[in-house]
Order: sequence, then C-alpha cells, then structure tokens
Amino acid sequence: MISADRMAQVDANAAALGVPRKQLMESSGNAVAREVRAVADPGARVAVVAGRGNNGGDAFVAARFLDGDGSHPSARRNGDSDGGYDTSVHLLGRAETIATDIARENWDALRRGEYDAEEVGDSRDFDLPDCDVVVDAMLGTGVTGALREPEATVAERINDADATVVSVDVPSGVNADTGEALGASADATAVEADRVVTFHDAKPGLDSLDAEVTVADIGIPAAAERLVGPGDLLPVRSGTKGDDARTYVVGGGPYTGAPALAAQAALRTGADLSFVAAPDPVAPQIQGYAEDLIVQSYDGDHLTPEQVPDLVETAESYDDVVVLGPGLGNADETLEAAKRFLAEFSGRAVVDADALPVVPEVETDATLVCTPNRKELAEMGGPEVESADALRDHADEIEAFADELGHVVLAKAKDDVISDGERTRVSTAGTPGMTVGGTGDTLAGTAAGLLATHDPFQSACMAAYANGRAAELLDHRRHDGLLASDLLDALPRALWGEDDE
Ligand SMILES: NC(=O)C1=CN([C@@H]2O[C@H](COP(=O)(O)OP(=O)(O)OC[C@H]3O[C@@H](n4cnc5c(N)ncnc54)[C@H](O)[C@@H]3O)[C@@H](O)[C@H]2O)[C@@H](O)CC1
Ligand SMILES: [K+]
Repeated sequence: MISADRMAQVDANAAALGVPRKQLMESSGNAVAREVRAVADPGARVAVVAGRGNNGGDAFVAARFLDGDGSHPSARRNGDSDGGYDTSVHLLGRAETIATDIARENWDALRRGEYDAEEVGDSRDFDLPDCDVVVDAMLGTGVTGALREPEATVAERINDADATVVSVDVPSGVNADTGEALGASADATAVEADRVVTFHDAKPGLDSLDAEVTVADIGIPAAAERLVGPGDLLPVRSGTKGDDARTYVVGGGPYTGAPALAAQAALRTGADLSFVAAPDPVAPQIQGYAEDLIVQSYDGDHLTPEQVPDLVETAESYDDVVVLGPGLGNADETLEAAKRFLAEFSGRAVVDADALPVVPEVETDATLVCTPNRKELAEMGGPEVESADALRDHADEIEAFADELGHVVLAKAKDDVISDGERTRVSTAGTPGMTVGGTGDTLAGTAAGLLATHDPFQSACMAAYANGRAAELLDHRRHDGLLASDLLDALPRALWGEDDE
C-alpha cells in the first residue's frame, strides 16, 4: 500500500535514479492498454477521456498502443486479422493548457501521428461517442477538491454510458488515500469505474470501491523506495515554513562547539528561534560563536539532575524541539540528569552523543529521534557493526532494535540507516570528508529543525539526506578539509535547492 504523497516522493526518487517520469508514463500507458485488451476484443470502440495532467498523459500513451486497423506488424505476425481498436481521444480543454511537458509531448505525438484526437473546449459540446470501453483519464492523484467543470458533467456522462469504464490510476474525483469522492457534499460526483489500473503499488482508497483493481509494475526501481532521495524532501519543498518553530539544545559543558553547531543547523533547517541551555562558564563562549543563537546559562560547569525540572518546564511551555546530548560529556551526574530529563519530558527530542546510552534505560512519554554512530548504537544495545561501511548490512537488526526501543533510530555511518521499527530507509548521501568531527552535531540539529514541523521518521530521513547532500554540494571545493561548520551554509540549498532535481 502506498499513499498518494509517498507515491510522488518515490516517483521523484526514481527520476533521480535515472528513470524519468516520461519513461514511467510510457509503462503506465502500456499497462492501461493491456487492461483494455483484457476487457474488449480488437476492433472494439474505445473512447479515451483525458484531463490536462499526467493522468491524461498516461492515456495518450495508451491510445498509441491501442489504436490500429490491424496493419501493425505485430498483429500481422500473430496472424490476427485486427490487432487494433477503434480509438478516439477527447482532451478536456485546450492543448495549450496541458499542465506538464511530458503529457504535452505525448499529446503532440498523437496529433502528429494522425490519431483521432480532439480538444473539447466546452463540455456542453461534448457527446461521449458510442463506445464499448471508456478510458477515464480526467484526473488522477493530482486532484484537489470536488470535480470542477467540465470534469463533473463529463463524469456523469461516463457513468450514464453503457460501456466498460477503465480508470487510469484512480477513478477521477476519488481520493486515492480514502476511496471517498472528493468534495464537501455527500453526493459529490466521481467516476464509477468497472476497472482501475493503478501503478506501482496498491492505494489504500481503492479497496473500498466496487471495481476490479489491477496494480501494474511500471519499472520503478525498488531503490526509489529504499534509498532516501530528493523525493523524500518534497514535504519541505512543497510545505510552508512552520510558524514559531523553536529548538532547544541541552548541551555543552566539557565541549562548546557541538551545541553551537547543532543549534545553528536547526536555524538553517527552518527553526525560527534556536536556544541553547549550557553551564555558566561555557555559555558566553557558545554565544560568541554565533549571534543568531539565544544562550541561556545554568549554575555549575556541567549538567546535573538539579537543573532538569527547569529545563523540562521551559521546553514544554514553549513546545520546543529539544536536542539532548551535544557536548554534555559523560559525567555520572550528567547521565543521571539526561535520564531524568527523558523521564519527565513529554515533547519531541533528538537524542545524540553522550545522552544516547540512557535511552533504553528510561520510560519516557517523549517522541524521540535517536542519532547514534556505530559505537553509540552498540552502547545502546543495538547491533554490533564491524565497520563504517557495513552499517546498511545490518538494516534488519536496526529495524528490530528501533521497534524494541519504540523510537526512531537514525544510525549514522558511511550510509545512514533510518528506521521506526516498521519502515526502514538508507541514505547514501554524503562524502568521505564527512568523517570530520561535528557533522553528527549538524545532523542532530537538522533533524530537530525538521521535527518542529514534520513527523519523526520523515524528519530523520530528510535530515540524513540533507546533511549528506550539503557535503556533496561543497565537495568539489573541499574534498579534503571539509569542516562541519561549512555544512551550515549548504544546508538550505540541500533542502530547498533545485540543483539535485
Ligand atoms: N506520481 C507518479 O508516480 C506517477 C504518476 N503517473 C500519473 O500521473 C497522475 C498524476 O498526475 P498529475 O499530478 O499531473 O495530476 P492529475 O493528472 O491527476 O491532475 C492534475 C490536473 O487536474 C487539475 N485539477 C485538479 N483538481 C481538479 C478538480 N477538482 N477538478 C478539475 N480539475 C482539477 C489541475 O489543474 C491539473 O491540471 C497519476 O494519477 C498517474 O496517472 C504515472 O504517469 C506514472 C507515475
Ligand atoms: K483517472
């Protein structure tokens, strides 16, 4: 099962892996043509009713495969008297308004190839021709809201027609995630399909329909789902910046750079305000690294359980996303404090570095993203991974560990493995230069900035990819000598830039 949003991500990942959408469209159209062949014999009359998006584009391709008068070489070879169908294509709207290049190219191919293809300017002029099969390609997963005109009227004509209705991807006007007709009213219009050819994977909403559903393999590589790619960034790229997103790094003491890097990465990733809570003696130093941060100090030179109630109260009252761990050190009192923090905190947090080993030891209501390296993963009770290259070979064990832990695990190495115990993805983004200190801190801060407005698993996937991608964007200049602080500059481009699409 795959949701419409995830399908769009996978599709963008496939393009990044070298299988562009136009190629997928060719496979989709071919699959639609196969379905028509399954419901009607050659020579039957097929009316293709297409919208101006890629759903229509799929059907333009199908028309090329279906149309014919029996003279196609394959039909002759097979000894069929007539391998083709009497096919007409009806585009709802003018060709200039076709929304995507690939759909327009397939429309142009129909016109140049002298297929029977017309533009329908006004639905009042449109008489669905007498036909045996209607291919419904008005709208697919790109539909928003109730069917507008002319689609609504045409949907009624399709439903009234005495023909087998084959819908492309999803019946037009139906929400693929829920199976409901889109729109406010209970009697919202949608096409009633006899058959649906959907692509790549089943859609949750199609089960409840009174239609026979075929799932067609359109050649999307498995890696487009398994590997985190630019498609996984669609939630940030298509979303708006969260209002008042705030992050709160509880870190510093023996070290000062780590909390500063994490807090700055959070700002680069969409947080509006980034706070650091740090011990008195090091607070000015952390502030000195960056005027963009708001540093709040507490008594003592390292975190102790005494400070925890105040920190929890501050974080919870402002609904801050916490980063717990960077630069805290591992004094016994500090680990005790980390444990107490997690026991009392019920918000969202990224847990990194020295705070990680306490996670399995504590009951918490908090929503956590844990970001261990290989050594920390083992210390937490996760799998022992023999080398930095081998992490992804242990993906199944990491999934089992995340399931047992009850939190998202982002295990970082050459390739990162991200799991919530059910879903597991691998990020191969990154460069050899990233073994330098501090890149884990920018990763934790990035995850926190994203966690302010996105779900934990998605945030962890996006953070792993964006942090690695930031290094790739810089790598041509800094193959040796990359600094974690360099990544800060590149993070916004990695997240929102167009350069890897
Ligand atoms: N995403 C994928 O992975 C793939 C998608 N493919 C096809 O692409 C389709 C999605 O294409 P698009 O995203 O271009 O979207 P659609 O073709 O579903 O529809 C988009 C168009 O419909 C219009 N529209 C939206 N809501 C409307 C409403 N309520 N009434 C009237 N018009 C409305 C929009 O203005 C836009 O022009 C899929 O359903 C599938 O058929 C396939 O080609 C292969 C792979
Ligand atoms: K459709």
